[in-house]
Amino acid sequence: MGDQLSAARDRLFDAARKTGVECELLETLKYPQETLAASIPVRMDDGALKMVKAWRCRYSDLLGPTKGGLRFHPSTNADEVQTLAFWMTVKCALMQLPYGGGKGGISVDYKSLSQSERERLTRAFAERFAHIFGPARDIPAPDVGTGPMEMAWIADTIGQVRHEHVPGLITGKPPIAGGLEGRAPATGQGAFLVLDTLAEALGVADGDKTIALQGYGSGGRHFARFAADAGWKIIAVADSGGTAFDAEGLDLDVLDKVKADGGSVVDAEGVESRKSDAILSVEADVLVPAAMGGQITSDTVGALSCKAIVEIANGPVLPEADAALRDAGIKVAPDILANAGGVFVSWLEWVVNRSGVPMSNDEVTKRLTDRITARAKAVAQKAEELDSDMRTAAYAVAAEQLDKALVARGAGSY
Ligand SMILES: NC(=O)c1ccc[n+]([C@@H]2O[C@H](COP(=O)([O-])OP(=O)(O)OC[C@H]3O[C@@H](n4cnc5c(N)ncnc54)[C@H](O)[C@@H]3O)[C@@H](O)[C@H]2O)c1
Repeated sequence: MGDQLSAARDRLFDAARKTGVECELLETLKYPQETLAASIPVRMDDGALKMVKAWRCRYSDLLGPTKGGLRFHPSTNADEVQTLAFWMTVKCALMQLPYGGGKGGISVDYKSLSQSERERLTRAFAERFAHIFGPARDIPAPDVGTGPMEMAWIADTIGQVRHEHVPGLITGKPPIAGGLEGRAPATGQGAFLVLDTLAEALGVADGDKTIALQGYGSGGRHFARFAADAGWKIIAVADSGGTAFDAEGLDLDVLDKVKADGGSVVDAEGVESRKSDAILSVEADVLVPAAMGGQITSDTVGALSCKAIVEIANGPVLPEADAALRDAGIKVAPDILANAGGVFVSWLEWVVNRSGVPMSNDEVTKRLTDRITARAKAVAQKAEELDSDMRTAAYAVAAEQLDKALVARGAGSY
């Protein structure tokens, strides 16, 4: 078992013990249910053959078919994929979705590939894992490096393999291919709703309403828009090229244009440019990590200058930093709650695909708002009950849900 997974698991186990769930649950979730590893050949544009490593982990299907994204990134490895699949298990339980947790990934510098290399690689990945994916078994979605285009290629490839149209086997598709308009903004929208609902508990209801945002991809970009529309000031945004800063608030239209042209946020006119990791020490009410995991460690926590953290990224705070954050009085809205808008709307997409009954965008927004607001309040209430931080409370609520499923279903043959 990798270090990252075992640290993630300990966080759940500590919280579960506080809330008194059956110890059989902890035994059941000790290891991933199954992880498939493959090496995939890709033909590059210059004719060369390249092998890449890929994984798909189905961590637990206690609550239903496994659900979770696909990450195409050079640092992806088996430990990371299994940890992300574990977090999906906990997140789906917290959100009261009928899903278990899964995750997949390819270790590849996907950004550096041409469009046709990307398509060949994604389709080869889909063929290799086609026997696992299915609407009642394992349902992938986008994560870092992937988006609607990759989801459509995967649905199309598996449709060809199976000689049937099965849109419910993957979510985050473009609307024309069976997706929902509301899926693309859902993660950022959900994170904003969590901030809005928990502002008081996070200690930022009466501040200057300033935000520093790390990562301006599909999660971060939409979050920034919802927050700015509600009167928050986005004073700093970082991407892998650097940090753009403006104390008066950044112009999101300008940032969007620069990103659409393939540039970095620091290329935007009139912004003060800083190094990429400078984002962590920007003085702001709320820091929103929306890039990669492991950004806030026991070494970097001292440099933070925020009152609260809203985690759009998965695992941006290492467990070793939890105590230091508590001591510094920095409250955290944890990833399994703050970034759960995406998987919630993925569930709506799956419901629409499987039932054949359409759903309006207004209905999607209403359902997302109702569910994530209710789950955020449940976490805040549990934090009061346990006298704990919100991460512990969120894990405790999820553990109770998983425990109910285990008691109802039984642990299997023994
Ligand atoms: N997309 C979703 O629906 C979704 C759902 C739940 C969780 N998440 C999590 O949110 C995070 C971001 O996912 P995404 O889908 O927005 O990815 P993305 O690939 O669309 O965007 C990632 C962004 O992070 C930036 N970045 C990368 N390294 C950086 C660094 N060192 N410093 C600053 N910026 C950096 C990139 O430049 C890019 O702007 C991931 O942790 C992912 O697991 C995403």
